[in-house]
Amino acid sequence: MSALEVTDLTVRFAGLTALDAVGFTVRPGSIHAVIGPNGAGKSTCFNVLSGVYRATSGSVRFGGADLTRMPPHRIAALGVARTFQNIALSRFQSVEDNVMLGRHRLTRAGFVGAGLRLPFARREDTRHRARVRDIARFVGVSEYLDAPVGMLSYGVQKRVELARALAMEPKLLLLDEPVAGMNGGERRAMAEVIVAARADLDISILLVEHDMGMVMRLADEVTVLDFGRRIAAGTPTEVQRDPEVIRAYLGVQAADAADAADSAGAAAGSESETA
Ligand SMILES: Nc1ncnc2c1ncn2[C@@H]1O[C@H](COP(=O)(O)OP(=O)(O)OP(=O)(O)O)[C@@H](O)[C@H]1O
Repeated sequence: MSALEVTDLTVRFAGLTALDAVGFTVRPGSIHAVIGPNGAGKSTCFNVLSGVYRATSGSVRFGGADLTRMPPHRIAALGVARTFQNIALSRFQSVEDNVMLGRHRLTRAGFVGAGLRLPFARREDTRHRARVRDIARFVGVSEYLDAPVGMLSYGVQKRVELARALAMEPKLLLLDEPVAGMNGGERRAMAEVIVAARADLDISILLVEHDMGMVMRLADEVTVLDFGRRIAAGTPTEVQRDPEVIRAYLGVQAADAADAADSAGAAAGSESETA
């Protein structure tokens, strides 16, 4: 199994430094979380790792390969799969067909062979569909295989997206806010699948997540970003206690809480005035 090594990664957008010499290592078989307040640079980091954005400087290495300037399809071919913050599935296609799209890089028959339904292509299709059913069972969406994705609840769609990424048989899985917008039950179900994927499928996972409880429960190691800089790194317990993290991360929540308290106070005040 390979480590993902991010070294001195810098990304600038017209005068704004979104990532400033950020470094971290995702150890083989581990779950590594990247956290930080809004605008910290988490999505930018993710987009560089999956080839969507170009790094201004620094490097990203996975095993022996230098991913820094590779296009997304070549990064995927090295066994790096990703999910998106907003669901990126084909709403009118069935769950099975959506998950099959993840098998694309493993398919050898090609368009022509598959289109002509040559015996080799048929056998390959049967083999891939059997694997898709296994993966659907693994993430708990078997019962929806024939349903169009658009008909399903948000939580199930997020699991289908994970199934599609797993269908690529990745070595490294990049999860962009996997539980965003989910209710408590959906969050727990997703957390169980993520833990099982790491344990049963021998993959490393890098996750960007806002839900601190989820990060604390799932991650082996955490990298904390703020204004594009790495301000802390360590185990969840270590970063939770780090004064810089408390200031940067919880400071935001404290400010939010203060704002909320102010507006609640103002609302109560205006009510009492009218009463
Ligand atoms: N394509 C872009 N062009 C210009 N600026 C960008 C671009 N993408 C991100 N940025 C800027 O880079 C900074 C980091 O943004 P990024 O989306 O990576 O943060 P984030 O930590 O993912 O935030 P959030 O938690 O809100 O998703 C922000 O100031 C953002 O406005």
